[in-house]
Amino acid sequence: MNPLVAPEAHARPHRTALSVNVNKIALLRNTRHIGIPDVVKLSRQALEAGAQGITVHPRPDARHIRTQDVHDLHALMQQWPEAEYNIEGNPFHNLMGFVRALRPHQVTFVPDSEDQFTSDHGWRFPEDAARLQPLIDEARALGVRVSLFMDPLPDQMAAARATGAERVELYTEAYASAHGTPQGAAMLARYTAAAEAALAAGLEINAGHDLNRDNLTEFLRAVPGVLEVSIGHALIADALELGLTETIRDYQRCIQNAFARPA
Ligand SMILES: CC(=O)[C@@H](O)[C@H](O)COP(=O)(O)O
Ligand SMILES: NCC(=O)COP(=O)(O)O
Repeated sequence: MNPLVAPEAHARPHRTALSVNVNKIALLRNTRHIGIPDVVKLSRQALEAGAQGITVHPRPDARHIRTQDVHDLHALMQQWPEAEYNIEGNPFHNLMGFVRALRPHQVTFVPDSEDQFTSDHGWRFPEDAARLQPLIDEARALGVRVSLFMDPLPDQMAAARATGAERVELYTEAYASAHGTPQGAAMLARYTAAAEAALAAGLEINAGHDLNRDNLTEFLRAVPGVLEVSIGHALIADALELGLTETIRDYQRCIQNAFARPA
């Protein structure tokens, strides 16, 4: 255990907030022009079900979340003062326009390329510090919390904090893919060490990417101080699976009704 980290951080005085990433709802919606599934309606449903936040990652190619979605979800979030709106993206592409226009609770800076398949790495320090600095300053001056997407590298955390960012989001793909393998425990220990270094540097901690119902509990038990997990891909896939049986029954009812004798 890192001696610079207060034991309370391991005592888990908080409960981690679940921010639902709705990118994949928009991805499905975008394959037709009839507005279903409805991103705002399902985000409201997620909040009503107990999610504490909504996350979007409006990529420059608008393959899933579009500009209008970001604005519509901002309007929805005004009705949920206890929930947080987290907008992710590259501040050197399209992200800062949303920050300036909407001032969400949190913005997560992610170093993706314009056509990135999905996020696959965090920022690097000292290399990225100078160019990030003015954008972090600007977002914070607008009252927006800044979180930096980071690989689980303990020696990067002090430099991340030196930029003025309040949080880091630990990129959890490496944990998720090692989970359940012989390398799983060692990989998890890297996240624990990174979180301890972040806490020692005065950073708060988020985590996300490929978290799911199989790997989430173990992660949160081992990694101290995680205030928010953002989960999208697996959660939306689970929602399809868990909702499929009832949906099939409902369609069968519709078919049955067509053949029922009128009363
Ligand atoms: C920043 C991050 O962790 C990503 O998980 C991202 O938000 C997901 O993006 P896609 O839904 O486009 O894969
Ligand atoms: N920041 C990570 C996120 O929002 C969702 O990632 P994933 O669960 O879709 O992999």
